Amino acid sequence: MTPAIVTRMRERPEGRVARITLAQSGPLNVLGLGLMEDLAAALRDLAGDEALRAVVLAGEGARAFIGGADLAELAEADRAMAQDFAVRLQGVCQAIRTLPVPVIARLQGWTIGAGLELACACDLRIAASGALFAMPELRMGLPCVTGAALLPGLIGWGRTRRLLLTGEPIDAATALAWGLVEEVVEEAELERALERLVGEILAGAPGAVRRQKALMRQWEDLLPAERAAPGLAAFAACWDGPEPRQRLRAVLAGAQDAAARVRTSR
Ligand SMILES: C/C=C/C(=O)SCCNC(=O)CCNC(=O)[C@H](O)C(C)(C)COP(=O)(O)OP(=O)(O)OC[C@H]1O[C@@H](n2cnc3c(N)ncnc32)[C@H](O)[C@@H]1OP(=O)(O)O
Repeated sequence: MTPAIVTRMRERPEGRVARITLAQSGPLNVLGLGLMEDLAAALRDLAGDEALRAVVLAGEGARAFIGGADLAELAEADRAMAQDFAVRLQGVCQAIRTLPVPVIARLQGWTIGAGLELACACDLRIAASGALFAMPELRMGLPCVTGAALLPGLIGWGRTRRLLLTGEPIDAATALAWGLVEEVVEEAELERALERLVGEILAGAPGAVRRQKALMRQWEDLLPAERAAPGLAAFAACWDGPEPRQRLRAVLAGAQDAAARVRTSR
């Protein structure tokens, strides 16, 4: 039987990239308690890896990133088990958000319900042109209560209400236009586009990228008026290490291979 979670490490010249593939039994990678426990453990293992630069979160196969919560499991749940489900889902969303390095969701086929909540917790979302998205929880008698709270920050309150209240699926082009995903490419181009995106992240100075991710999470969690203080502190703290001076001097020296140059790997 395929293990539920496979983590593969790849060493690129600029640093280490992990890829977590979710593979619940069945073609749609549905999210049950066991898969969430395994995902939480995989994220915990990665959190302490100082050499890690980025993580890709993917679903096994082309039919789905995640086809939502495991409905067979939830149909038999009592109050305590349902609460456990919601707490674990919130836990993995937070583990993705608090992982020190950027996490990119690779979206192909269906991304539904709890799967879309996980995708919202990622830093970036890249989708194949045939991808489809839906939040049909209300049709199952369930409100969306965890990662869905991140939706208004991505797509605004009106579109969040539309997704949640209607349960109607949207296609990849609509998801891109709404800001639910940041990039859509043809299916055959997905791996190449993902590589390019990872490459652009790896061009950033490692310490600064980690600092930026943490800061953006704080910004999301704070009220607008509270956002300035941690930004000012993070900017000052950068100067405790060598990154800004090294990179700035390289740019000023006109070094052709300086990673800090504004350039594109396309
Ligand atoms: C708190 C969070 C809550 C939520 O996440 S609520 C949302 C839960 N998810 C859903 O409501 C999606 C339900 N699934 C579907 O609507 C359809 O599937 C799809 C549109 C995603 C895909 O349709 P198609 O390509 O025709 O596949 P297929 O034949 O329906 O499914 C293949 C096998 O997968 C099982 N399955 C599908 N989704 C789930 C699920 N979410 N939980 C458990 N099993 C699921 C099916 O029953 C079937 O199984 P078999 O091959 O044995 O007939």
